[in-house]
Amino acid sequence: MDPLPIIFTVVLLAGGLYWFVFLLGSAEQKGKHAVHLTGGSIHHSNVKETYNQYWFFFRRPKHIEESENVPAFVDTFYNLVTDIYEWGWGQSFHFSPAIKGKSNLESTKIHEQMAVDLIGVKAGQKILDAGCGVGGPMRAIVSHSGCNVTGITINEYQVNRAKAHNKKAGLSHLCDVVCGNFLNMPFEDETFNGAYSIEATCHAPKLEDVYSEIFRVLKPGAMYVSYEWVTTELFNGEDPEHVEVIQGIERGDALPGLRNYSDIADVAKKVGFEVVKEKDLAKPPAGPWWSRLKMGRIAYWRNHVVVTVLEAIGVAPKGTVDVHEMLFKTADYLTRGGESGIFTPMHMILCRKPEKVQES
Ligand SMILES: C=C(CC[C@@H](C)[C@H]1CC[C@H]2C3=CC[C@H]4[C@H](C)[C@@H](O)CC[C@]4(C)[C@H]3CC[C@]12C)C(C)C
Ligand SMILES: C[S@@+](CC[C@H](N)C(=O)[O-])C[C@H]1O[C@@H](n2cnc3c(N)ncnc32)[C@H](O)[C@@H]1O
Repeated sequence: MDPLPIIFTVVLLAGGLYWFVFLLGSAEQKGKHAVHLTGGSIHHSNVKETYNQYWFFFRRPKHIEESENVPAFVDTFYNLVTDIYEWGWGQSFHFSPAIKGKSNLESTKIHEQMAVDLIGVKAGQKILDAGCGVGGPMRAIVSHSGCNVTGITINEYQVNRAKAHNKKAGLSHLCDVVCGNFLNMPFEDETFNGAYSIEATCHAPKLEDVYSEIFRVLKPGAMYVSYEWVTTELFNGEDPEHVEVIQGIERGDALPGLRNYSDIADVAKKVGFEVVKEKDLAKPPAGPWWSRLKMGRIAYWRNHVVVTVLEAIGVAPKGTVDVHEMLFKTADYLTRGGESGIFTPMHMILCRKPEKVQES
């Protein structure tokens, strides 16, 4: 028998498998390849067990709302998902309105640049990114504005990833990344000329706690903008389908409980901010933020095959398939939340810390 066709077929199959498993991925701005999926700071052998512990939190929902354990629980979540996010989404861990004629990467950048434009800071000034992830927004913002950004995240693995990306992008001189809790930040009062948070403060058990910390570290007159995850005016707590969707979003995104849009400005005022503007950036004419999740259905299935193969051969830790499955379901809840209009991840609030009142 002629061995040539067999060798040819084997080489073709191996090449195809290599391309499918190691090279393919849906993120436009890659931080990761599938072969490098880890459980963040969690040891390879503990990922599955940690994933099970993550779910244990939700068996005691009241405990989560009141608990001081929330930051640790959020930290665990980001150990589990950070690599999958980077691999399948990119370096910016948030949504943005779809813009006709623009790629996901371009729409993401526009949404990030809008944040720094809104707080009106000048080049060279110091701004805070509260809940910075692996720093996708930070890099877009320093490149756009020339500001110095200090990011804070509860997750040490993300700090290392963000620093590595900053170095690679040649932006380390403008970007600083600190591991810490935004409910109790390691910064002096009145340090920053501005602050922003993008889809991060939803992890705070009490919004008041994070807003008051941000208020404390801002200079008088400085502005703060936040893109909040909230339920909208269309949400009906008596409708079992609405409740199912919102609970699905909370469980798949480590949220201690979604707030309603109408609560946000009250909290901002309570801690001392003046509210300058409030707007749901998802409302028309904005294109649907969830379309990127929907368009990725084939990619999800391909990713599922990839993680299953990698976990089976021991390259990805045991538990990776479970985490991926959880995110797959979460994507569906998020899409349902977006399509029904009961949820938005981009309720924008722009605030100012008042100038100091002159004592007479
Ligand atoms: C702000 C937060 C995170 C928002 C989004 C960045 C992420 C929410 C859901 C995530 C994903 C869902 C499906 C995944 C898919 C199954 C996988 O194959 C590739 C990655 C996903 C697309 C992943 C990417 C990030 C999200 C869109 C929260 C946590 C407050
Ligand atoms: C969905 S990610 C968004 C990251 C980033 N803003 C972006 O858009 O790419 C939420 C971020 O908030 C951070 N975070 C959540 N709770 C925190 C806390 N208590 N202290 C500091 N960071 C926190 C997470 O670690 C994560 O980096």
